[in-house]
Amino acid sequence: MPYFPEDFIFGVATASYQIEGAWNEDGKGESIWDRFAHTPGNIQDGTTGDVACDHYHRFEEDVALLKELGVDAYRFSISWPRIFPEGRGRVNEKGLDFYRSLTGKLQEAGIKPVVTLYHWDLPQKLQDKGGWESQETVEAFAEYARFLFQSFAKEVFLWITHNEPWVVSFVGHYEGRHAPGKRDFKSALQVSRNLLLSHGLAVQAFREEKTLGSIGITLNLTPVHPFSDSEEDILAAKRCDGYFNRWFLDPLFKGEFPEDMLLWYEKKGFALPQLSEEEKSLIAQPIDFLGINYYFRRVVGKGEGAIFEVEFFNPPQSEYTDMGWEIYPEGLYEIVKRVSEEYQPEDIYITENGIALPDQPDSKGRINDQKRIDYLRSHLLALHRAVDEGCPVSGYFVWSLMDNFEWGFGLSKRFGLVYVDYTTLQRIKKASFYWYQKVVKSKRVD
Ligand SMILES: CO[C@H](O)c1c[n+]2c([nH]1)[C@H](O)[C@@H](O)[C@H](O)[C@H]2CO
Repeated sequence: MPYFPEDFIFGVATASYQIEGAWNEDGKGESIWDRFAHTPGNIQDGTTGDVACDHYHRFEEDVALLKELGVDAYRFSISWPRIFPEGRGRVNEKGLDFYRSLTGKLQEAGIKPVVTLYHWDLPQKLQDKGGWESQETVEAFAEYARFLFQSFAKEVFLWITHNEPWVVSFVGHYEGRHAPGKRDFKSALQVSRNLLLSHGLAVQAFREEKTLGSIGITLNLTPVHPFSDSEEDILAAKRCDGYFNRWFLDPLFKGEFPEDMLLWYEKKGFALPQLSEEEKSLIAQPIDFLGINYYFRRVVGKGEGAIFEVEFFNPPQSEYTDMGWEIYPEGLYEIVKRVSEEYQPEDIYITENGIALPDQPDSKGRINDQKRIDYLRSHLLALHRAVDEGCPVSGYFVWSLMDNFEWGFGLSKRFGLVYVDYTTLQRIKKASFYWYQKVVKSKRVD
């Protein structure tokens, strides 16, 4: 029976725009996700995060759920425009008070706060001046980070500068499915560079402020497998690995963008200006941990057209989630092993892993999400194998504590251990809540 180390951290994760609601209350400024979700056609089910789980007003009830779940830590993000409504300058004290109350309740419950500084809800005022394409946003982020390090100097266990810079760069600025909804590959490359620079400035500020806790960044990483062993499919998989994984791993741990990708982009007409030596060392300065969000792998082959000339495959023998993602627990073992060996991070936390299912209460109001229990069990067993083989993994966070606003899919995708009835905002603990409660308590997966 696999036991995790006694000091292994089990937690759950959420994000501000996805759970808080109160989108324009108590002085909060507009975010790019408020604007994006309010723009007709952007959200599949036509919903918004205006109310979401109404966590802003119900956080005490939610902390009680966390306490009942028994987690060691709780990962949440701070809404930048709730602190700085214009992005920088004037502080919104009521916004700061909310997070002070939340961290205070967590500490009373004996739960370690894990804070994501940026989980996609950029102040709209900064977007109006170029957003992440602009140096001003890089500087504003450093100020925002430093202010939070000063305001929460002792309370936070882990600080995560950015959640998934790949998604911010390429889904938000190339695919256009996320805010701000741009479809411009050159912009996406510029954004990825600025996100890394802003990460470096925030780490620098963290060290200068001598803030307690640890600091890192969270990347979404996916093993990429060639559809066949043909040379062109293997090359396609290498290109995808560069696009999805090495584009951020290399600068953060090796101080350089991957050469093969720079050449490929240049060949396609997207030359990225070289990083200066100073920028390289700023981006690659040591961090205390790497956060990994893992959900699925990708299977690719040579394709026509588009920038990457790849085609994605869905292996017919696999099972898939409500998001259409392949269930592939082995991929968590693979990515942890690969990152540990190739990039040697100080420490690793799995900052997200979870599954969307079409959960609905039965006639007795219960939700038997056995498929989620099976998913979490299989991924924890895969993770345990990597830990057993010496990979430096110190914690695991389920996405998510509760059902919430799933970006372009709105409220239609449910990832929670807790069901949310969006008409009454009632929380209903699913079967997986009780299963995970046992895992957290025993540190054992059975
Ligand atoms: C492609 O999967 C990504 O790694 C990923 C999946 N997820 C994420 N990133 C985000 O960090 C969360 O805000 C999402 O709610 C969550 C579920 O979709």
